[in-house]
Amino acid sequence: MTYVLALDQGTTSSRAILFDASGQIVGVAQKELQQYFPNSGYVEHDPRAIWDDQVQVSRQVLKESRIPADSIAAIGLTNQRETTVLWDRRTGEPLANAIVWQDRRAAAFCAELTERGYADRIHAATGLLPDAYFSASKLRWLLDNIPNARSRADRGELAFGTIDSWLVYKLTGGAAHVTDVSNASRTLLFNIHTLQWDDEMLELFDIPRSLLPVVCPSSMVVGHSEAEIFGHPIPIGSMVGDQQAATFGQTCFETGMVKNTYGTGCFLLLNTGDIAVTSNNRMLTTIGWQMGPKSPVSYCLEGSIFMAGATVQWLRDGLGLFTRTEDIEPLAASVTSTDDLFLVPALTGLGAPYWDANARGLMIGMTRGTERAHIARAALESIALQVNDVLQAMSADSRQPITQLRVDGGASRNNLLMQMQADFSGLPVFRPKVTETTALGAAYLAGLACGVWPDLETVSSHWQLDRIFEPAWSEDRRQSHIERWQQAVERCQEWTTDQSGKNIK
Ligand SMILES: Nc1ncnc2c1ncn2[C@@H]1O[C@H](COP(=O)(O)OP(=O)(O)O)[C@@H](O)[C@H]1O
Ligand SMILES: O=P(O)(O)OC[C@H](O)CO
Repeated sequence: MTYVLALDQGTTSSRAILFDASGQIVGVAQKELQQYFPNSGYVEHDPRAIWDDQVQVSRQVLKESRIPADSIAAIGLTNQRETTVLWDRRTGEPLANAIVWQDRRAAAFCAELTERGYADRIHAATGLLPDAYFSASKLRWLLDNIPNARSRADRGELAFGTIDSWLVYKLTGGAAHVTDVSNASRTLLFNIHTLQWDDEMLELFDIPRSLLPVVCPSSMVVGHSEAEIFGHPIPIGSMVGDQQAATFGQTCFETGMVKNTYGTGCFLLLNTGDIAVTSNNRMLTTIGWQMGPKSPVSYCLEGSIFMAGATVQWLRDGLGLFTRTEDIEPLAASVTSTDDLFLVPALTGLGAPYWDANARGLMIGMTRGTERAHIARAALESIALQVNDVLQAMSADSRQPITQLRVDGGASRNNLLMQMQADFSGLPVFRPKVTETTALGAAYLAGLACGVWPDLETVSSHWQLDRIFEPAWSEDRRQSHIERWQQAVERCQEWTTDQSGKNIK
């Protein structure tokens, strides 16, 4: 038998998932990742822990599945995107904690770029907006704040990478300093049309070229894991950002197909084929994947929402509203409506389509009758309503109508949330049997590079439906609920005035 080992390094956990040649899961191992919040608006990870955890779970899944490393045809690597690591090329030691995608510390600099009139040029070259979400301003912050980092970078001693680069560097014992087009397209430094690092962007963010990894296709052998890690060298057949991987794992290969992943955040991607569609509605244009050095890239429109499953975690850990994540579903279902209560989870500002770094969380409509259950229900509704905002904006950009939504990610297990999504959007929601589509997409891309699967048709035939959630609300009910939500969203916007995210009170 042939297997593919997917390494899925997410925001909240590191996973290793073993797939067989029919795309079925053979084994899973997972470890929670410690989050660090050293300052208001800061979110950090320890890159050493990311590496150690990823090796540990990979070894564990091989051991528990009793699959020897020489039966693994390929490693497929997928990762939380934008999160920025700076390390010493010689020792392989990081200079600081990784700055996570959710971190807002560079918001002031990004706002300044907008004020100086750079937003259109940035969007034209990179498909992105000048926002602290992306890697460039995080890297600039590291270079400016770690003693001697700039001079060391100028001497070529340092390497920058997103988590894919960092893990491949470690897996190959420092032999490969690479990234793929999908991850590069999230840095704000990569020109998505020429497929090169962009000189103007490097200058704007003051980033020396010597720091940058070599950009590769998403599906290609970029190196082999060192023999001592798994007892046998394994080809690394793919690197791909996790949201693009999920789009691939959902087999959204045709133009016009859409998926939404419900994880820490929500990420809705629409395949636009080989055309980089420019959004008029504040969606991002991003690279989906590239199948090989001679293949064209596939582009996507993306709507990124910062707080989705993280809202549920906040209710659980921050407010202590319930004990286990899955408790939210029965609690929310114990009432039939929120009684006009809305929660806007702008805890780290708002992403698409609002892009307001100064928005902050809001709960409105509380009465003496408001109970825990109403808050839990409003939290689930907030996830589906944010996704609906993105769907509406994306429909306006799309050349063809969006007719269905494929879903995945941890929170897609929540049936109530999926029914809300169908009701609020008026679209049928399709949930596949395998919701680990991020890992599956990375496995497919690696397996396609290493001969496990011959072509996209074979891979497409693996997709199996678990359940369809049909919309049940009338158009009037849907529209008035959305209007009420949008009133709540308006009220939470521009709440802080300090773009850096510091608490000004
Ligand atoms: N039954 C559920 N209902 C609502 N949210 C859930 C449920 N199960 C998991 N989640 C949320 O999904 C997220 C985990 O999903 P996952 O896809 O593993 O995320 P990530 O890849 O971002 O780490 C967490 O934020 C968690 O709160
Ligand atoms: O780790 P996830 O699944 O929440 O995904 C994070 C995204 O890649 C951030 O852009």
